[in-house]
Amino acid sequence: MMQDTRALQVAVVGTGYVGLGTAIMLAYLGHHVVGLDVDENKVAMLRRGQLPIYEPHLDQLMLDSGDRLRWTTSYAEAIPDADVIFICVGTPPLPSGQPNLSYVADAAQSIAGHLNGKLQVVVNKSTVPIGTGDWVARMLEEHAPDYHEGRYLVVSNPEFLREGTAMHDSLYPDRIVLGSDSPVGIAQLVRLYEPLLDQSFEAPGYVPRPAGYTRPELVTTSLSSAEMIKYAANAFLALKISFANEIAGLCEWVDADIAEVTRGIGHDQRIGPRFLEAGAGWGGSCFGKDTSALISIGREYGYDMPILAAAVEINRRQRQLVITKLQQHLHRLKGKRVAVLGMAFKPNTDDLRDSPAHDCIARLGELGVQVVAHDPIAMPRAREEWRHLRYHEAASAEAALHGADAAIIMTEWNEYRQLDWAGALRRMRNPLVIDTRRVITAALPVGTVEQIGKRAPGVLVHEASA
Ligand SMILES: NC(=O)c1ccc[n+]([C@@H]2O[C@H](COP(=O)([O-])OP(=O)(O)OC[C@H]3O[C@@H](n4cnc5c(N)ncnc54)[C@H](O)[C@@H]3O)[C@@H](O)[C@H]2O)c1
Ligand SMILES: O=c1ccn([C@@H]2O[C@H](COP(=O)(O)OP(=O)(O)O[C@H]3O[C@H](CO)[C@@H](O)[C@H](O)[C@H]3O)[C@@H](O)[C@H]2O)c(=O)[nH]1
Repeated sequence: MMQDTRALQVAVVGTGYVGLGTAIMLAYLGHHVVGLDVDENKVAMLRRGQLPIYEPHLDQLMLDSGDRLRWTTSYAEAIPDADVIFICVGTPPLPSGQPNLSYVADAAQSIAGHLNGKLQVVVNKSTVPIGTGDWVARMLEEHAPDYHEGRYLVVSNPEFLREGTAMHDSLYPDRIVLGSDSPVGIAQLVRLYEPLLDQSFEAPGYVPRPAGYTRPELVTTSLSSAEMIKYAANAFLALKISFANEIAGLCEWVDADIAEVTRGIGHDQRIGPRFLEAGAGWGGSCFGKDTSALISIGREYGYDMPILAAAVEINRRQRQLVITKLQQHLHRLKGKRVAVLGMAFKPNTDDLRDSPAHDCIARLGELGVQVVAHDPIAMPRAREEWRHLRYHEAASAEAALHGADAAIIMTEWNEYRQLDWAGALRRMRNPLVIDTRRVITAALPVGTVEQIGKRAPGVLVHEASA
């Protein structure tokens, strides 16, 4: 833990996935943090010590941050005393593909109204189009009680955490990007992140420091470059997955296995093994939104981005492929009962935003299928957010599979990997599994397991030949 003399007063505006992680991590490192949200229910929950989202270890880290952490809905309470103010509000997509910046604008104006006229650094962590940082700086100047040109320092500090491993990614990041034209602003952020940059904090036992990890790279850039880095990173990761999915499709025609192929290319250090897992396509709150945003930013300048557009199109095709594979085995879907295992967009989160499972359940509904869905964590959230979908909830994966005509594994939860698949398949009406995430690794004595990027029938071993 850092010495208290280095501790800063921090305000974090927006307590969603990013704001909560940021606030709790900074308090754990020794700073005094107040998290602010306009959502009164969220703040009330946080004050009771409850988290409004599911993220592994976040609750433990919150407990270990002790009384350095407070929650409020009041800008008047959070802003005047803060040395550093983070903007972590949402930037969801508009129908045009451009991000909705109204939450950032509201937050910036509310912050401006409570600045104290002394040195305060406003840090933007929300993912925003290039130029937004300058726009925020102008808003602060215009809406602050006294006009102080150049006094309100804005730094872009994009966030690279992944949901499900947010605490690990926050405590042991690959890099910290700080973009600003103000050396004073950068220096304040270097001071804030000192425990991370030096890795001088005591690693919590439940999120241990990875073997071989030393410290993050510090990357200082202009405001615009930092904003671009965030979009470029997500776009590259999304297109890496889309590339794997495109090759996976060809693997099925030529009788190759995409898992073997990506293992083979991933050992080339210029390529790397990560983010090459073929499957039902990428989802989540960021990749779809950020690729669309980048394409629409290009469009503003009359600049085409064909590689990115292709990555998005392949992802759309990949989601449809799941249903096509089902149709190849079950010719008439109407009236059939299909188990969908996994609703969250990836394991270890309850986030349902742009989840491939959503499109799968929606399409099955259109085809007259009776869907029985299960997720170890995300079902209560789906009850609220997926009211427009028609499906039945199953109490367990086994219950979803019982009597089903087919199953689709959409999310690679550990629980599904550990299932007694041989037993579960025997209890299905028709033992067919579309395993989009390579959850089933062993040959099974019964049934058909169809996987992405591997020629059908995948790991099929019929009872007769077993
Ligand atoms: N979710 C991720 O994994 C992730 C990772 C990196 C970057 N990002 C980016 O970070 C930003 C936040 O994402 P998120 O997933 O945490 O969003 P979120 O929707 O989970 O949370 C945003 C929060 O901001 C609050 N809010 C909205 N307007 C406000 C205002 N004026 N004042 C105070 N609070 C306000 C909302 O009530 C909500 O709690 C986005 O730009 C996103 O692209 C997200
Ligand atoms: O090889 C892979 C890796 C991921 N995925 C899918 O890609 C999506 C996104 O996964 P992941 O990137 O692990 O989760 P996110 O929490 O969305 O994190 C991404 O988006 C965040 C928000 O911007 C960034 O901060 C992170 O760096 C970036 O990885 C999920 O649907 C995964 O199933 C694959 O299909 N194949």
